[in-house]
Amino acid sequence: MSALNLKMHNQKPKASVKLKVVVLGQSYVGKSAMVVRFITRRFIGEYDTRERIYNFNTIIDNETVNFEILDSCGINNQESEFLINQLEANIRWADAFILVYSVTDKCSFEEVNRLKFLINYNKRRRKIHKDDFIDVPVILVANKIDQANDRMVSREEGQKRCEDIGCACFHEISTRESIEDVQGVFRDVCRFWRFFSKFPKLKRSKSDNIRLSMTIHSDVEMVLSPDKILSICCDDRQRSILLFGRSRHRWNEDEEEQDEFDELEPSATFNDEPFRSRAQTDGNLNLMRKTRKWKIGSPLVSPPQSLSMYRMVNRRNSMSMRGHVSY
Ligand SMILES: Nc1nc2c(ncn2[C@@H]2O[C@H](COP(=O)(O)OP(=O)(O)OP(=O)(O)O)[C@@H](O)[C@H]2O)c(=O)[nH]1
Repeated sequence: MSALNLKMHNQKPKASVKLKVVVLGQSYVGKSAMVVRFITRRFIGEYDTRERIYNFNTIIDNETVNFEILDSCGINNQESEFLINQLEANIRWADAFILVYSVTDKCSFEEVNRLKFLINYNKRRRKIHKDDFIDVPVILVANKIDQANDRMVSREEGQKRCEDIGCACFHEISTRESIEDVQGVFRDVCRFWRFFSKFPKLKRSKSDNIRLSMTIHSDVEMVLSPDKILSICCDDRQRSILLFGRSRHRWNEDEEEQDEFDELEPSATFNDEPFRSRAQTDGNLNLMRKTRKWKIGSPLVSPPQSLSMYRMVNRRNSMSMRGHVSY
């Protein structure tokens, strides 16, 4: 071992950091496969479709990272209001996001538009400078590139979509073929989160007394260790044993956070059409492309009347981080 390697080897990891990540995407794009691959290094082939949280510690850039990874179940536009509410609750819970589509499925590629819209809607930006804001980190992942003959979405289209919808960076991967691909995704989530978290949360004004309170994971929440995951994937009987019971978490949006747009005048009003129906998946998300910000009243507090409280005001482009970081 060289002197340098020896020195690095002997370095103690820095204090640990907690990072809550949600993996989002249409059904069957490989979300569970990716999470299980990251934690166990194994590609199993078939996976349980239920939503669950995995707890996993690893070291990234000499820092211990305590991942809580929520492997969400893919839903589509036709799903019930309840599931969409749950999806939004999941989004609010997370610090950072992995948005997955399959290169063999054009629909899953369109679905990322809607999901990014929901992320923008539910998560606040942070202020990096006077009028400049930074989006919560979202890594766009194109999976299943090993299925070259079935490819329906090119790398260029993926890269362009990443820029269009303002994701932090783009990865094309094969969960099946490459553990390094998968590790690269989680490493970047962590790095972009570290960068993002340096900027302060915005303060909520006293006058803004709308509390965003919602239930997350109202169905079943499981926190699993890596060595239990393989057995769950392989053995149906174990699944029920490993359900740690039903838990309902109340989550109140951090009072210290504030809509950065309180001081601004509303420049437009909305009709009462539910916003989700405006979140099209046709690749023409004008609302998303136009840089706007939202005054949010929780659709879950008193739906759908609270929708009329939304205000939309102009804002400047936020800074976004694109392309791969080099190390
Ligand atoms: N060829 C190939 N197949 C993959 C890859 N990743 C996942 N799969 C397969 O795709 C299928 C769906 O994978 P899942 O991980 O269950 O997909 P999911 O997105 O979690 O699906 P839901 O739980 O329904 O939301 C499984 O048969 C996997 O084996 C990949 O990189 N290449």
